[in-house]
Amino acid sequence: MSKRRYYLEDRALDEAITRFEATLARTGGVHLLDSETIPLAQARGRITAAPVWAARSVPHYHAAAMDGIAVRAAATAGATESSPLTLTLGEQVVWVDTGDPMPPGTDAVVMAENVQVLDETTVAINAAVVPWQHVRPLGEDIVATELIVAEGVVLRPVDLGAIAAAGYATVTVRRRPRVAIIPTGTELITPEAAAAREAAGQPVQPGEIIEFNSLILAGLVEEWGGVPTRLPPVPDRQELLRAAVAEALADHDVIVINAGSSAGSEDYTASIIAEFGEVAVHGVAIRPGHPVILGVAGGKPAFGLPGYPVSAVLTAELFLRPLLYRLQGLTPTERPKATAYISRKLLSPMGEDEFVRVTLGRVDGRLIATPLSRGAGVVTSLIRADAIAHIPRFSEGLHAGAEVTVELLRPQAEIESTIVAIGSHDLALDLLAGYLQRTGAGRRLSSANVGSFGGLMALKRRDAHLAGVHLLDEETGEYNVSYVRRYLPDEEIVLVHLADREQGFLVAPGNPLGLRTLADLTRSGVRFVNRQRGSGTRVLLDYQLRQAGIDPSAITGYEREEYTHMAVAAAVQSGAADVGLGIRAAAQALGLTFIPLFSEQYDLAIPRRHWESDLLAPLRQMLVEPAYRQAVAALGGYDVTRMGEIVAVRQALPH
Ligand SMILES: Nc1nc2c(c(=O)[nH]1)N[C@H]1C(S)=C(S)[C@@H](COP(=O)(O)OP(=O)(O)OC[C@H]3O[C@@H](n4cnc5c(N)ncnc54)[C@H](O)[C@@H]3O)O[C@H]1N2
Ligand code: MOO
Repeated sequence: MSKRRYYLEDRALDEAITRFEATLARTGGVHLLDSETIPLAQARGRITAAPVWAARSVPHYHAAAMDGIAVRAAATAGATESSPLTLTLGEQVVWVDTGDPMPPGTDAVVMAENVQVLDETTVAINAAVVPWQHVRPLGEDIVATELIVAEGVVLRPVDLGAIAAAGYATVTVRRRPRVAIIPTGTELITPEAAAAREAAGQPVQPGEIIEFNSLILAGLVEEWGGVPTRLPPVPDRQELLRAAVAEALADHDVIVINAGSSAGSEDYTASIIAEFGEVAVHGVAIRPGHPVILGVAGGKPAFGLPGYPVSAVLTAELFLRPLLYRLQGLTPTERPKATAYISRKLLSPMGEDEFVRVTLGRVDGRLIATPLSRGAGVVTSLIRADAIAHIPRFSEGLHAGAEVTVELLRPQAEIESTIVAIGSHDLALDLLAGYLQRTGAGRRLSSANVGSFGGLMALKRRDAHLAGVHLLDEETGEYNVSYVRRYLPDEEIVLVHLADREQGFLVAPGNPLGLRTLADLTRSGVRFVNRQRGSGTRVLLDYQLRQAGIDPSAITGYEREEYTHMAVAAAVQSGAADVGLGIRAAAQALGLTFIPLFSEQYDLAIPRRHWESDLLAPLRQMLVEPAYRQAVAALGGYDVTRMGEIVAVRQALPH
């Protein structure tokens, strides 16, 4: 057994592809798959392996195209409404129904509407017809020998119908590539095993991971025309991985090993591929997806996709998708592209092609792209993404407002009807998104969480339609109004009240440390977790600390900042901190105890031109709907009695 050790390379994307292709060509790893003949009813979406020539004509006889009487056109000359013509039923004047063969000697049909029955044998017609009028001549649709569909066509429902009409019950299509997906990792447990364990009261332990990448990869393979096989997760043992690959090679066209691609002590993917063939590339200058492996095993294309889900998806799209298309004789279609403006600064490492998930929305005519989490393990960033922004190699990134080309993951129309919320996050906003969907008005709410100040700045840059804000004026005790005046002096802003929310301590269940007041935060041994500067919760905390005469430096953990209520709750739940300030809903979501301390006002700041726009009409409606109001109240910790009230309309200051 070879003990070769592979070190990660850093090949440019295009070079990696060239190298992989050269290896495939040399080892014969890519050839058009063979064909199979299948019933038409099973052939939708399959790809024709040969042209289909019509075996028969359609219609295969001259057919009446209307209900009426078949006639010789010449015999109807002169018939009009004012001077009808009497005809005697016989061999050349015959009643026919739509689709009937035309009787010999007839060449046109007078529609029943223009025929009056006089008696058993005579009719009067009040319209003349010309030859072939209301007749479908033989071969009108299809002439025998004509081409119905070419080779390499993805069969649509209409294609299947036409092929049947042209005389076939089956069609010869390309065999679908069979793709083995082999998840590896001792830590992996199947979703089914995890569910069974949770049900039996044996929860998934730290270090154990629910195996879900294979579900994603299998779905993608299906979308790309392949037939996936999800093998059970293989523990990190070289001989087990070897056995799994050997088994998979027996009846698959492509091998995909997922994880074990990087430099860890138990990363065997590259060495196993090398054992069965060769590794063409191990390490591409892309992010995410850097440790991807491209090679050949048993004469078949073999991939080692990185374990992190986003990396796995991205590398599958970059390398596996084109290969599956080639095996089927297809050219991959490109996703539609658009030009957008990035809403925040985005640093990107020089020397790597980076692919950043973004949300999109059109604000004041400009398409605004807001970057989502860049973590390779954050699979939800792929759920929320509207597009992928490609930051090319040799670029250090983008400054806020820079133009960027994005590849769309959703239809443009959906993006155009997106309401963009940037600001302080609140669960009530997440709920609002769902309620907006339900109206059927086709509005989406995309919300990015950058804190209340960040939201006002986004409005200033015209990057959002609305901002969730809860900023306390420390002098007046009033919420939001003075901040809007100060930070958006040139905008006419409508402040709409969403809810009053309780703010309080999030602590471990039962409040074991007995924390009740802000002063308790300074007790020794109490570890606090803070919110980021610029967040409304932070402003509230600082204000209340000052009121109470408490020095922040006396609080352990004051410098530790999280960006969301849920992140604070998670820090407390995990035991990384004892207490944080946040909303009740976050405590409830993670089963923590909530100690209410303050009430704060959460409003939506909306430039008047957006507030009054068509786009926001369903949102205006929703804020006065009892259903939404009740749903927010049910979250707990919200007072919704003033929901939808206009708190203030800030006029733009005169210039
Ligand atoms: N010293 C280095 N460490 C790492 C490097 C490196 O270059 N040097 N690269 C990092 C990058 S970038 C990536 S991407 C990952 C790729 O690692 P592996 O392909 O070896 O994957 P694992 O470490 O086994 O897993 C990573 C992560 O993903 C989870 N995972 C794996 N498979 C699945 C699955 N089927 N379903 C769900 N989740 C899965 C796994 O549990 C880990 O949490 O390596 C970095 N490290
Ligand atoms: O290259 Mo890795 O895929 O970024 O996390």
